[in-house]
Amino acid sequence: MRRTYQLAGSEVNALRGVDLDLAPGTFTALVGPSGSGKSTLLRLLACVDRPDSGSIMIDGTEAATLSRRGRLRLRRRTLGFMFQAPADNLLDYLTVRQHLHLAAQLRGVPDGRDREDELLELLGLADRADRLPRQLSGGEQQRVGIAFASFGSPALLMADEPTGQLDHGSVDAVLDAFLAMAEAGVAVVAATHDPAVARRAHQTVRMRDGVVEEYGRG
Ligand SMILES: Nc1ncnc2c1ncn2[C@@H]1O[C@H](COP(=O)(O)OP(=O)(O)OP(=O)(O)O)[C@@H](O)[C@H]1O
Repeated sequence: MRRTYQLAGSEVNALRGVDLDLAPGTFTALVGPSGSGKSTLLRLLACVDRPDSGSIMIDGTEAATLSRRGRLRLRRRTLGFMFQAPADNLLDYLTVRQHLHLAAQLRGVPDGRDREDELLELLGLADRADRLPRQLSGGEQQRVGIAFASFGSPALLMADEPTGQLDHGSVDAVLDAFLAMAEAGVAVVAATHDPAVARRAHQTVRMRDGVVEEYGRG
């Protein structure tokens, strides 16, 4: 896929022909220098932007040519997205469990205590279900972000610098959570400058100047 931005009369070739396969059950680290196109690529995968040309197949649906409404539906049903700051992924007045109720509502899937408990257990949050975000550590908040983005099993979970604001111990717990989601069959991709993320990913995709420079195995 290709994506060019128009800026003050000139063109910025943010993506110059990227070909990428994010398989179910795989945790991919998207790495590369600042400005190499990682966030642009995530925005296309998240269906908040469209490529100028190319194809984006998500769970059997061609997303590149969908209408705004179609992309919104696809986003709700099959995609999860996480931002760098834990607080940006959560609502400060909802408990952990209430976040899962909201996720179920937004995604149009049934909630239910068993499904919630299973996911919270998987992410190491079983005894945090009734807490508000401010009663959690940064790493715990980020794992609630993963739970919120993952409830109802999206095909693809995306994260932009998910460990950028976490201390060492929390980073490991968040990476455990990504690997657990991958094991449950989700394709997980995280854009990152953090070598700890790349070390534990199944696959590393290194970008430079809007192209994939190298694929690596984690
Ligand atoms: N809205 C925009 N308008 C014009 N140029 C843009 C826009 N967004 C990004 N760019 C440019 O596109 C290129 C790719 O940017 P992108 O944000 O995708 O890189 P990145 O790899 O995510 O960088 P970082 O690691 O710093 O987040 C850069 O040259 C950037 O300046």
